[in-house]
Amino acid sequence: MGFSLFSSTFIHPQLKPLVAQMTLLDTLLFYVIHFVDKLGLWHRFPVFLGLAYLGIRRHLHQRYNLLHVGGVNGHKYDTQEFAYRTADGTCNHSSDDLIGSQGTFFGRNMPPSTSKYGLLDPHPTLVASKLLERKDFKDTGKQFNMIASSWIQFMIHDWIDHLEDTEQVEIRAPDEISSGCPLKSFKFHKTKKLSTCSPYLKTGTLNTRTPWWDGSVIYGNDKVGMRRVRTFKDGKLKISADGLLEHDEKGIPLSGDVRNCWAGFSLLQALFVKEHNAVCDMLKVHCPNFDDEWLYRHARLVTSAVIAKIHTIDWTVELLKTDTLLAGMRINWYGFLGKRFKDMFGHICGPILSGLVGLRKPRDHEVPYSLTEEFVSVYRMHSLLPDKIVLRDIKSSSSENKCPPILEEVPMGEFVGKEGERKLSKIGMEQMLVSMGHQVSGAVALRNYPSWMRNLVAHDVNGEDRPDPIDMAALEVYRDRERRVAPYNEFRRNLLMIPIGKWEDLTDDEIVIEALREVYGDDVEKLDLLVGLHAEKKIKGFAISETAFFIFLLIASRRLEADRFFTTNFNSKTYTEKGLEWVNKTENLKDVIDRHFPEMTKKWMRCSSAFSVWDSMPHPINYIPLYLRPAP
Ligand code: HEM
Repeated sequence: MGFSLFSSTFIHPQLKPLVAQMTLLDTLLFYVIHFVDKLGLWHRFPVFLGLAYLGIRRHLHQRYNLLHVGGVNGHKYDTQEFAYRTADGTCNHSSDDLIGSQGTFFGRNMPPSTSKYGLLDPHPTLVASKLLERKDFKDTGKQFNMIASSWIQFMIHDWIDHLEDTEQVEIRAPDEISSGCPLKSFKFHKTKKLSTCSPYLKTGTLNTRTPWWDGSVIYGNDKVGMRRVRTFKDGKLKISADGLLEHDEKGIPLSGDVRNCWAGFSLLQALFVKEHNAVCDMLKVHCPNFDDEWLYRHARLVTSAVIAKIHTIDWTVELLKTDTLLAGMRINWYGFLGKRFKDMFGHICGPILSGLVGLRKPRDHEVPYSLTEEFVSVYRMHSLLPDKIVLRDIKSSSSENKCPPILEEVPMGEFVGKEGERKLSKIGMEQMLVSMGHQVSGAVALRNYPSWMRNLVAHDVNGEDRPDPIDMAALEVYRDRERRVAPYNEFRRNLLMIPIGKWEDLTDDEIVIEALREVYGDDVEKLDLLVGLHAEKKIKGFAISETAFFIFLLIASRRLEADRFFTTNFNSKTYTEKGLEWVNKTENLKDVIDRHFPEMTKKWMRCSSAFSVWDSMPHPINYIPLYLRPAP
């Protein structure tokens, strides 16, 4: 329904067409957030008001930023019979067995780009060389460590990957910059495009991973992958005697997802295989009569929920380190009334008071669940990766601030793929985990994209090295354009954000502004999304841009609320009482590390979260109740 009464000069002119589509109530709600946006205020609000702003924003995004791509099959099935996570993600949505399964279309948060510029305008290698490539390493202070950056790759490999075409493309760097490019040209596979039944999009792209938060990164994305990793004894997954992943005869790890792996990522896979196996042991003690299949299914449910919980109330809280987001993320899991209330009374109120987890019915806002093309783009965060890994001596007895002395620095490239796996098995799980805990990650900022990734041997789906190295920085720019993801300003408009009018609205950094002008002239509409997200002035405490965050605000909730196993079936009948208790008692990654390495964090970790740099100070005690905390 259109409502034009409010289309006054108050609204940014470029947002008027979007607002004209809204209902009266939503128009009023839009007015509220737009007013706050004009003053740049929401993140300076006291917690309570900040939460109200985010609540309104999320509501509007749920109404106007979820677009389904592809058909619906409408094939019903018996949800009681499938009270477990299937190998390929089928049978989760209660009235359509295929929704959210492997090989379904990526959805959209906005219509595909209407940009008039070509795929090579400006040239992706020019963008990579002038704006992305690392000049000096910028880090996140003590906020985010290498476990945190590996964690997000661990999650990406649980959720998303694009099906590629067999057809290849070659990109050649323009002569004027080719001498400074590690690769003068590189070849890669196009993204596969298939026709859809969607009115606004003729072709779409397929997700080769299961988009549900189902731990497919360790369990696999289909039956073949699932069989590869299982022992078929007591529900357990394969793991080596040294606690790391097992490998096949070629040296490729045996895990749910092995593409573009590196040691930090495979270490987290191994940690959660250990977690899965520990859940199997626990379940077997309490339910000795059940078989391998029963134990596997229940341990998978529990371990996937532990992963989702850690991401929600530990990792994200460290990424967006403000009181408002701490409150918001806890509300998503436990609800406004908090953990103690939910432990005592269960999920008896609605999503706000009792949280998304445990809702009686999944909520998909009438758009079938998928992850989206835009979600992939905002997670392009390879600049989190450093140039080298700093190995620590955990045998040392000297440990100032629980920080072991440095042993050696190893180029990051040596930790990738099979070579990385060999190195990791020599180093061992404990030394690698402590070293990564003490090393800060790179910052998501311009001119901080790892140079070694501009000449990268990427992997096939099966973990084999590809013959042609790629320039990842340039490729990422190309990918967004190829997939018709809106450029930065169009993206912001579609998210009801105020677009930039000049480079100075984006950043205060004069060197960056000069480089932006060199690449894009004065045309802010041309600015690539990836560049804009990396250039944007950050909210204090946020390690990512506000623009990327608004996509997370929508999708982070959706991953929980649309999933039957976090809503209808998040109960003791499906998880078992002991299984649910396991999830409930695990609050963060430190709890998991402590379970498997009881002495490690006591000896080597000073801070509160395993995702911040381990020698940093713990969170200070704050006596003001969270919701009543004042503006930062
Ligand atoms: C050593 C570590 C890593 C390596 C070697 C690596 C390598 C790659 C490669 C080769 C691709 C496919 C490029 C293409 O053909 O389009 C890719 C995609 C991607 N990577 Fe990474 N990556 C690493 C870590 C990370 C991290 C830390 C993140 C953080 C969020 C990340 C996020 C993504 C995303 C979002 C995609 C796009 C997936 C898609 O197109 O569906 N990666 N990565």
